[in-house]
Amino acid sequence: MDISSILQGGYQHPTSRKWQAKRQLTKSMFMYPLFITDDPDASVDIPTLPGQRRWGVNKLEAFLRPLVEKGLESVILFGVPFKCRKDEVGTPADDPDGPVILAIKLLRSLFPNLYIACDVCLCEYTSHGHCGVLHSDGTIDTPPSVERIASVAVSYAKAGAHCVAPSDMMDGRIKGIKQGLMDAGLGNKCTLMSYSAKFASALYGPFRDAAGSAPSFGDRKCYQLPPTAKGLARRAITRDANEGADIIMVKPALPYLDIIADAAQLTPDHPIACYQVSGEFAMIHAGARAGVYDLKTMAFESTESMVRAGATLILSYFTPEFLEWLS
Ligand SMILES: NCc1[nH]cc(CCC(=O)O)c1CC(=O)O
Ligand SMILES: [Zn+2]
Ligand SMILES: [Zn+2]
Repeated sequence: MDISSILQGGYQHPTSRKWQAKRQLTKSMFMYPLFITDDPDASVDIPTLPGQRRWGVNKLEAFLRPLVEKGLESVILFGVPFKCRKDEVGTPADDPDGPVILAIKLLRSLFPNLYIACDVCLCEYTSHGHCGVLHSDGTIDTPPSVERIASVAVSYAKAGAHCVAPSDMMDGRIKGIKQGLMDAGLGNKCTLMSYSAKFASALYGPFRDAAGSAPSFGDRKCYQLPPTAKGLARRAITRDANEGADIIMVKPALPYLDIIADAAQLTPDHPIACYQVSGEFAMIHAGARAGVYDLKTMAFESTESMVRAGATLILSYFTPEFLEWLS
């Protein structure tokens, strides 16, 4: 055989196989999504998300302490209100006694080194379940949406969030939030992570169950990106970087590896995050249960692929497992 045909000499040993990676998975790459509900003593199983629960603030310390000891460095909080009165503009989103703001304050005091991000959106708090404020005909009204989302983000930052992460996909919200943070004197104290390329995906189903955030009519196709829209995704990434995003996110992750690679190329000087969403996690579990593959092997293959595509940060429900697996 010709010398130029031989590749296998380079990866015969587990150690030389590792050297084939440009970058390896590390514990600090994982950000753990947490659902915080408004019953302070809740610990409620979420049937479509294996192993995940809705937590009341009183349960957070016992759940998180062992994870922090294993190396958990960051979490992202999602509010799951049941008791509040939802309205047209999502008033409960920044209720000072609401679960997100209480959890931010509590986690800041319990775990001084834990990085606390907050998802910012209105859909969990609006009566119609959409991510913005609507015109009377049910279409998105962009200026008041941006204004409301920016004020929610500023409330979370004031409560002590290290990072605010708007997932609403309203045009101009990155600029609006950055300006709001600057006006509040927090512009250089709080990271702005943009869900820049968020696609209208079938993979959010378990999340919408968990968070009670399914729209009451219509869908999100006028503000989340069409799955085919590589060009729009690239434009959104560039726009959000120009508007002041500190981190660019792609969501979902595995079906959109090309967009992660595009983000890494378009904004090479920003951290690139990707969200292995609820449906991806549920799908990996379902496949393992069906005997298609081994769960751990597939969890590694999926997230290593994200890193290979260019991700520096992965939001994943597998975070607790990876803290074990990477120990
Ligand atoms: N704006 C809400 C939001 N923030 C994060 C997710 C999805 C996360 C997941 O599926 O794990 C969603 C769902 C949606 O847009 O319907
Ligand atoms: Zn939303
Ligand atoms: Zn209008």
